[in-house]
Amino acid sequence: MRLIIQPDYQAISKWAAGYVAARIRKAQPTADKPFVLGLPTGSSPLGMYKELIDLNKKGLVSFKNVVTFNMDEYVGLPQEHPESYYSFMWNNFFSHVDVKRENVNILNGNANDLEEECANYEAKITSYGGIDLFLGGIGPDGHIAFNEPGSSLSSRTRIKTLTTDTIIANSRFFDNDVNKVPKTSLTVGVGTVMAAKEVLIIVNGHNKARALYHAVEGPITQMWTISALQMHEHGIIVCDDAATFELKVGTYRYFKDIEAANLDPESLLAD
Ligand SMILES: N[C@@H]1[C@@H](O)[C@H](O)[C@@H](COP(=O)(O)O)O[C@@H]1O
Repeated sequence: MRLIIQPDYQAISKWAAGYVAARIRKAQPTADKPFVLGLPTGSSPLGMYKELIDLNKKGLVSFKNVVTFNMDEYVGLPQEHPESYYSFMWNNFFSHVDVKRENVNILNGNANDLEEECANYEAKITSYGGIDLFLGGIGPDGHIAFNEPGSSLSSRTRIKTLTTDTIIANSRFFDNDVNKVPKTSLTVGVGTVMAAKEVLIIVNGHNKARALYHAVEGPITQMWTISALQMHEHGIIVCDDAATFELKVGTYRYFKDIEAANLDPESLLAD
């Protein structure tokens, strides 16, 4: 695993956006051989989306031949609801870049047959030869997508019940009313994310420090589903200083040292 430690949120957003843009550029995607990108919602990736929009407007990256698969969606929330992940993605990213509508894939939490919806989603990912780069954030309890503690580390796209902790955390988007937060979701599995060729996770803020500790220094366990990243061949976490507070000083210094030459986002787009 690589751990890229940046001073603050703006720096991690720039670094993550630079990494994504560099990956897409290097792949030289075409309509027949698109780049396949897995995408998250949440506040963690918001800054990166802003930076990617900026890079797109400057002509430094194009999403014309990029196919996207979102991680998760609430069950039963109308698509047009401002807090649906569908709305989040169109409002914060897709509407501002040159992605093609038909290349955007988001789980439909209002499908008649939710199990079939999940199976079709996995099949569609497979039909593209898998995900090239899966981006993600994590919850304070270390969950990835909606894979709450106890989720199988080889799980695939399915229906998941949200924990009370996550419902409380997400109630900030629903007038601070836990009763308005959907209780179930559709989510890609930990196994779906880990099957991607590369995984890049954004972690920021003090409230994620415990989760980052479990991701980097803890054992691999279903109780901190992000810890599965330790088994990935190409897993990267980009975090800010605030999120490192539970890491050992030695761990912090080690990653600062070995990544010293790779911290500048400008250099990612140099070629
Ligand atoms: N399903 C999402 C996750 O994909 C996200 O990583 C997490 C953290 O969100 P935030 O980035 O807002 O802290 O929230 C939700 O539970």
